Amino acid sequence: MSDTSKRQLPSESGSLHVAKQRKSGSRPGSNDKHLGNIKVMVRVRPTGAKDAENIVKMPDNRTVVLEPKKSLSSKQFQFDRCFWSCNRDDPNYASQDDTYETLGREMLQNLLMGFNSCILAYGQTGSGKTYTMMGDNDGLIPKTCRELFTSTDALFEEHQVGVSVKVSFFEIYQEQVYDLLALSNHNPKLKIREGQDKSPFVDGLTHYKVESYEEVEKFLERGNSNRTTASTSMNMQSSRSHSVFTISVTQERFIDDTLTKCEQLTSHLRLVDLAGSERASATLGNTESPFKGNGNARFKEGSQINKSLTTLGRILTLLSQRKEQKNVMIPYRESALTWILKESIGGNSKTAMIACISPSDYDETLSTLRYATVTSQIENVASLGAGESTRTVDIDDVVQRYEVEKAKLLETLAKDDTKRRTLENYMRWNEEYLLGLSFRMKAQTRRHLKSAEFGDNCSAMLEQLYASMRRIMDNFNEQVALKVMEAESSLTEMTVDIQNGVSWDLVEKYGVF
Ligand SMILES: Nc1ncnc2c1ncn2[C@@H]1O[C@H](COP(=O)(O)OP(=O)(O)OP(=O)(O)O)[C@@H](O)[C@H]1O
Repeated sequence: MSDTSKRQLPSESGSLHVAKQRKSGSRPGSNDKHLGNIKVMVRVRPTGAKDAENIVKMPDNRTVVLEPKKSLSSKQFQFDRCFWSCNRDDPNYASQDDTYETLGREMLQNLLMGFNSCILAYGQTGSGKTYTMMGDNDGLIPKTCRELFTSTDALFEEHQVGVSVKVSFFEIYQEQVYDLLALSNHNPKLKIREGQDKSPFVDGLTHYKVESYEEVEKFLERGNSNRTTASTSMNMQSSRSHSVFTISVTQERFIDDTLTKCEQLTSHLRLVDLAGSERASATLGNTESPFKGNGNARFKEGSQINKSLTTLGRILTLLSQRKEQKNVMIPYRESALTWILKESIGGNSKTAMIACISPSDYDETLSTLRYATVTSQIENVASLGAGESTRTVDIDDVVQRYEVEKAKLLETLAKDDTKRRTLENYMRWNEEYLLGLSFRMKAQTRRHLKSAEFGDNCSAMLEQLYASMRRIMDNFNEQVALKVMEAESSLTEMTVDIQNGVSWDLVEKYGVF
């Protein structure tokens, strides 16, 4: 018998970023729908000292698993791509660059096009999930972040699209969500809630605005060192939790000549490193795959060890059968992981799974590949410009509303003591307002510099530039004008401070009231 899923997904390469897409007539809100199955790729890690015979082969982009001691018995699988990383000296060795070029780059393009996207790393302990996602600063996460900043610079230079980037990092351990970027004086235990549009989010999770890879790197270091790990007999640094690193990108560009109306598009890329999958089968009390046979078998519910993984397995099976069985209730809310990944698995997202396997563990490798087969049958519909991801912002309107809001907040604060929510509201307004202004200033500067490049009278240009910047600043009070000039650094600092704990010292420090 052979498990074979022969499916070719449409190629999605090409110039995809949102600026080009919009120029060709497609606008946010037009609800472009992209149908596509979850992409599945397999990667086999190097053979280690503890590995017995190598039972995995990858001829012609197929994955063949040989039954130990029965050389003629094998199982075959076909996915979108196989990465052979068994032996570094092998000419076919799939490096970190190869996984990025094949998977990471495309996901980054999706993100910049405005699609929500997700990569899930699945596999048993020690099969190479963390190596693939994080590596030694060369995994999918660091490489994607590095290239993101190169792309955002190009978007501004070539298309005057301003991009702001935020990152967050959390883990799910024993059904509890922990903020991996929270500092020690902050309670990191968080709850999942649903927004008005019914999409789940982690309430109180810190999101940091980042402007360079170096900044991201610091957060990755902090997050990784906070991650729950423990040694097991299989892997000395075994992750017992699922980690989710999210890159949120907001793109904006002016849609009028007076630089007043700004169009914004927000999208997220989730990079998920799941806990070792053998924990799921261990909860069954045996090593049988839940997907063995016709694929209908289900994980037992109520696993105390890793409810999230068992629920994920059940949900993947249900989703893969969605075409035949319409109106099936998908129990996303039964575990923290599946609830938070609701859109990524079977919803509005371009999603890929990288199934990591060991070269010598027959049962676990088969289990992973069957899991991957089920996943590859799931169809997602990714929409561009759906829900609250796009909006048009009138900067003058924001400024006006800001002034009203600020007056209200001042009144509340004059009457009351420290109010976290009040300050948070203030920060939200402040940030939106200043981001809009700084982007407007950048766009204005850019226009003038562009003309200057054509060899016009430079000093006249500079004067003009000065005058236009002054005009923008003159519209606002002195404090705000100063803030505009230092918007980028001060906003990051203020956000970090607010997230680290609100105190009246902040009010004094920034003198914003
Ligand atoms: N493709 C690869 N090339 C080189 N080394 C690898 C590769 N994949 C995994 N390794 C090495 O194998 C070991 C186990 O990998 P890793 O920690 O990434 O596994 P894991 O699946 O994340 O395990 P866990 O679920 O326990 O966290 C590490 O020492 C890692 O460096």
